Amino acid sequence: MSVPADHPDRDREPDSRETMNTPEHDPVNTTPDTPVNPEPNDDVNGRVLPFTPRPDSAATPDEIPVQDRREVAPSEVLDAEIVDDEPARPPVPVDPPEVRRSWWEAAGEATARPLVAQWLTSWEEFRSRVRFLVQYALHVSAFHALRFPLYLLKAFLRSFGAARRLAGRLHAWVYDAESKPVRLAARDRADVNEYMKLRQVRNETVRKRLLPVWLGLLALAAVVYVCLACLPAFWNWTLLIGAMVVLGWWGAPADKPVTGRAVDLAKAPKLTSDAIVDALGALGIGELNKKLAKNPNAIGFPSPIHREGPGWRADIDLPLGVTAADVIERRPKLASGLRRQLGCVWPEADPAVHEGRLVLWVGNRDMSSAKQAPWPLAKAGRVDLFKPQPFGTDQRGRWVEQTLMYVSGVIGAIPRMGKTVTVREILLIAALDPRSELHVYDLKGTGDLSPFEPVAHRYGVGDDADQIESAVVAMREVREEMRRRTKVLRELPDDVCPDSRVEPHLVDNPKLGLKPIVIGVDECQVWFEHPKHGAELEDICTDLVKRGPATGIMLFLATQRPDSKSIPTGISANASFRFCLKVMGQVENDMVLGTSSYQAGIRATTFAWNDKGIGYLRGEGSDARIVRGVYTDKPGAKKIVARARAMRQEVGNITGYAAGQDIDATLIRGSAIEDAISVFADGEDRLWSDTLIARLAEVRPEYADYTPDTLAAALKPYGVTPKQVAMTDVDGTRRNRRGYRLADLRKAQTTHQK
Ligand SMILES: Nc1ncnc2c1ncn2[C@@H]1O[C@H](COP(=O)(O)OP(=O)(O)OP(=O)(O)O)[C@@H](O)[C@H]1O
Repeated sequence: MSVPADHPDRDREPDSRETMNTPEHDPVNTTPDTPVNPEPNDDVNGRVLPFTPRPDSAATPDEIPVQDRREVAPSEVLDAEIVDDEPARPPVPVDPPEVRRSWWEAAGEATARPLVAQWLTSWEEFRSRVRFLVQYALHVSAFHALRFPLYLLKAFLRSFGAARRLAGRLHAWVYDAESKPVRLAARDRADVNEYMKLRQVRNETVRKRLLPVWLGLLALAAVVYVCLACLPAFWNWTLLIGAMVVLGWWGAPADKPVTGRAVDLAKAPKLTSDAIVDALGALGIGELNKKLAKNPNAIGFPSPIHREGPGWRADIDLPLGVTAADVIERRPKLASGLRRQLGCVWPEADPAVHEGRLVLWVGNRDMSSAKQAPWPLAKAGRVDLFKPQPFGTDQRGRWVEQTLMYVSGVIGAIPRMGKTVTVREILLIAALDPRSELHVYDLKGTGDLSPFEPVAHRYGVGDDADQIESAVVAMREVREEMRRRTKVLRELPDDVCPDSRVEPHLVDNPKLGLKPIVIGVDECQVWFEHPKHGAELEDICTDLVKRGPATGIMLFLATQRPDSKSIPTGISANASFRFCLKVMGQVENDMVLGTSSYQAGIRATTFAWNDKGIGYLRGEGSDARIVRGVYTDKPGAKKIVARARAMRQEVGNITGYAAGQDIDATLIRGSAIEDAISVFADGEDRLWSDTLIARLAEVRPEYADYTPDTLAAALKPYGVTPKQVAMTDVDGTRRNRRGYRLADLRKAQTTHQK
């Protein structure tokens, strides 16, 4: 950079405060004494500026760059001048001096490890361990007891071989077979002295060893003699066979034991830091590989890899610039790098620490095939919806609890991953609280939710017009009920209802009518995409998702197409319970789990096809967790519902559909006579039946299947019948055909209303 010769500042002495942070000046990291180009080229306007290495590449402390603090106005920057011979300034370190933290400070930030082992503090884990040990002991005992006679026979038959091997070993010991190769080597070298010395030692050894063997044989002979002389033949045979069995048992070769193996242990290899670094290096993350190439220790392990539940846990600090999400999205590659099944490898982010912290849990067994502990509610128990209930198990097999009160939820996944099973589970939990009211909608129509018929207040199955209409009427009722409840809550004194929401003591007051209402809708997109009632249902559901939970109305929607049409944004944005099983893309993922979840590394796209029932669960205010829901088949669900019905009968809470009082779907329709009158255009006083049906079908699709006869049947209850009416055809011909006069219809309507 040059400064024009006529510039007023051309010859001005530089201010020492002006020398930093501009490319025109000594740049940061510059010491004028060490130019890279020792012969400055004066032909160019300016000088090549010397520089020192970056701080991290400095060889000595003197090379550490210096930097002046200063404020440079933009005008000053433009007018600045390059100065070569600036007097040396005292260096100012850029990096702050290292502060040694006291022991006290370091300890203050440390995380205390649990005093008692985790399996001792978790009743569930303790029980599962004890259960395992008992089951293991019983199985091993039964296995060997069953085969014991076979073992005896095997040992007896093997005793001959064992005796031969024992004799061979004894012989080798007595005659010092061990030293034979040395003696032979001395002989081959013709080293007479050495050979004679070795022979002498060997002969002495043999002499010493023969004595106890002879004595032992004599003792054995004496025992045999005494037995033959004193014991009856039966006992002699028994002792002989027993001795042979013992010999055959203990003398069996190590690779061919007499007993079989009661369990096949699939020993999971230990997770090591080397294996993790290798696996991470094989993921193809450019930034990570670059850092690893420079520094093999670029991946940090802030705490030792340790066992956690049935697997290993490693806390990993990824190199700078690499996020946990980068690794999570490559889960299959990571599993390959670790040489484990996909279902064993569970990388998770820990944003509470920082974006580069990865928590890797590697299970001994594939999560989808590992046996899940029995659901505590399956056999017994009563639910209080206000309290957390076991919803599923995490990778370590521990129960994850979820409170269903005050939440509304969405469940999303591609087909066949476990949505219906999840809705069924939620409804089962709700059914076991006898105070609750269940509204069950199986819009897939396969009867997956039919076990709830005995307890459901409202039950709908399939997407027939009748079913949808009933649902609309029922949902309108629910919205009205929500409005009533808001008024009830509003009018309650503050000390009775301090949080303006339904509390357990308010539910227990039957006068208030505030029992929890749980609505489960499987394949909810059928509702929202309905050409006629979709908008209304969406409106009601959005209102319920937003205002329902506080009034004790909880709506759970499941869909296999989590897009804005299937789960309108008003619903997905306000749901506080989210369970996302496998989905195919970021949009669906974020639709169910909330905006930016994918970016934060919460990716249900990484689940495998056989991860049935496994999903990310995001409960109210909690971080997303990987959870495997509870699978209850239809017969199992029926048994639980039978229990629930018994409890409900006790408290007198069998209502609606379960009590045989179904919804009146005709409430939604205008009567046939009203519809027929409404399709007459201004000035028309008669219509043929065909024309009337065509117009009715435009207004309501259910009239599309009508024929003149069905229309006549529909209007008959109003006392009106078709007549021959004369009208002009489209081709101008006057014809007489079956039809209705407007005056007749109006008269029939008036008579009917009276
Ligand atoms: N928690 C679970 N544990 C084990 N297996 C499960 C679990 N949940 C679901 N499955 C298995 O997945 C299968 C499919 O489940 P489900 O019918 O709930 O899927 P879906 O997503 O509702 O399918 P669709 O989209 O066809 O309705 C079940 O039959 C069951 O075998």
